Amino acid sequence: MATDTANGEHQTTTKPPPLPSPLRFSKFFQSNMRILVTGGAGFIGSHLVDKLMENEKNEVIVADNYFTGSKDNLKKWIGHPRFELIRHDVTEPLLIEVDQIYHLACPASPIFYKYNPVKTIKTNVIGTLNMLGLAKRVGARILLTSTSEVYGDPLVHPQPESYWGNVNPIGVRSCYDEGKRVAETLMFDYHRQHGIEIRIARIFNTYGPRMNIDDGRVVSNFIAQAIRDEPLTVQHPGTQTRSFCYVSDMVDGLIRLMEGENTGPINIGNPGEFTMLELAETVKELINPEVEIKMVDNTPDDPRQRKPDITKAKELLGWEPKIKLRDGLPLMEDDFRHRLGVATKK
Ligand SMILES: NC(=O)c1ccc[n+]([C@@H]2O[C@H](COP(=O)([O-])OP(=O)(O)OC[C@H]3O[C@@H](n4cnc5c(N)ncnc54)[C@H](O)[C@@H]3O)[C@@H](O)[C@H]2O)c1
Ligand SMILES: O=C(O)[C@H]1O[C@H](OP(=O)(O)OP(=O)(O)OC[C@H]2O[C@@H](n3ccc(=O)[nH]c3=O)[C@H](O)[C@@H]2O)[C@H](O)[C@@H](O)[C@@H]1O
Repeated sequence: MATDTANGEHQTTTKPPPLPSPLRFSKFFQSNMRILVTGGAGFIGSHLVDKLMENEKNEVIVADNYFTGSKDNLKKWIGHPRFELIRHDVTEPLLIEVDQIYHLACPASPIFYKYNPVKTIKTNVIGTLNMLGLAKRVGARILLTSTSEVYGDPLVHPQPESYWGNVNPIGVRSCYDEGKRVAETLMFDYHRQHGIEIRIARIFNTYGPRMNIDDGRVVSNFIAQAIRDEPLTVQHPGTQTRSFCYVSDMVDGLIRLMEGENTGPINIGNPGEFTMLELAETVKELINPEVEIKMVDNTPDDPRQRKPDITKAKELLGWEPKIKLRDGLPLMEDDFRHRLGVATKK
């Protein structure tokens, strides 16, 4: 079996993947594709569930501990015959029968992943081990949502998958950055050693409806602040950059990666790059031209620049983002206004 590596080399695994469930080959068994989404009650996970549920051949099981996610994000599916929701922490083993695993479970916002860093590491390492063990037992294909944070404070710009990164191993962000790096290592070790079918997405900053209002990430902060007439808090120096991907584009990329033939890692993100001051100015212009922009202290190890090189995603998945920041922000504003109960100013 030929596979891609981050360096574009091809490696050959000696082991064939474990066989899928015999039910897959049963003539009389009208089986649906059983898909587990860990972290499916969260922001990206719940949008992924919506998309997967559109296909009547899919049966979706969500496992989530509700640390940052909520049942509310899945309320339209609760009680649906093809949907099941399990309160489960991925640091504990999970014994179920599935054909595909989208493994998203992990707090993603810096304020949440730094809140209990030991738990964040456990979620990334033990959680990923448990999901790989499940994939091995039932012969399922598994996709990990890794992150652009594996590139740390990158010295190469934009970041291609072949870049190994510049990560502080002992900093306050390391529980997440290094946790995801170990998770990627585990994925490749299970692939080489046990023939597991793996997919790794390196996700770059994603935004959209259903982000927690007090999530602490920059787009949700600025939108909530603009709606509440509070100053937009730009963290020093304000020249640091990010590239923002709308959530429907992200979900499309993740499903293409799962369904395609490439292990990855593959960057999935929008290459449109903005400084945080530019983002604040854009939110101000689109949502509340009266609002003040205020400079505040930054947190340690904040990456100074970030922009995905998406050549691989274009070539291997036929994927590129469609929604520009200026079109995505108003969609998120509508959702935030609805949840905050604040109507648009006339
Ligand atoms: N949103 C982004 O910009 C971004 C960027 C890069 C990578 N990612 C990755 O995508 C995934 C989803 O991110 P998101 O933005 O939707 O975050 P989110 O916080 O909204 O969702 C994470 C979900 O995982 C659940 N969870 C956390 N720890 C768990 C555990 N131990 N057991 C079971 N469930 C657990 C949470 O309750 C939540 O529902 C994460 O793996 C994250 O690292 C997101
Ligand atoms: O895309 C990724 O790979 C990672 O990106 C984010 O991490 P980060 O980029 O630090 O996200 P934010 O907390 O939204 O910060 C982005 C930038 O905005 C700045 N910021 C944040 C919040 C704020 O109120 N003001 C502000 O200027 C921060 O200093 C930082 O430079 C996510 O939180 C991670 O889940 C994800 O894995």
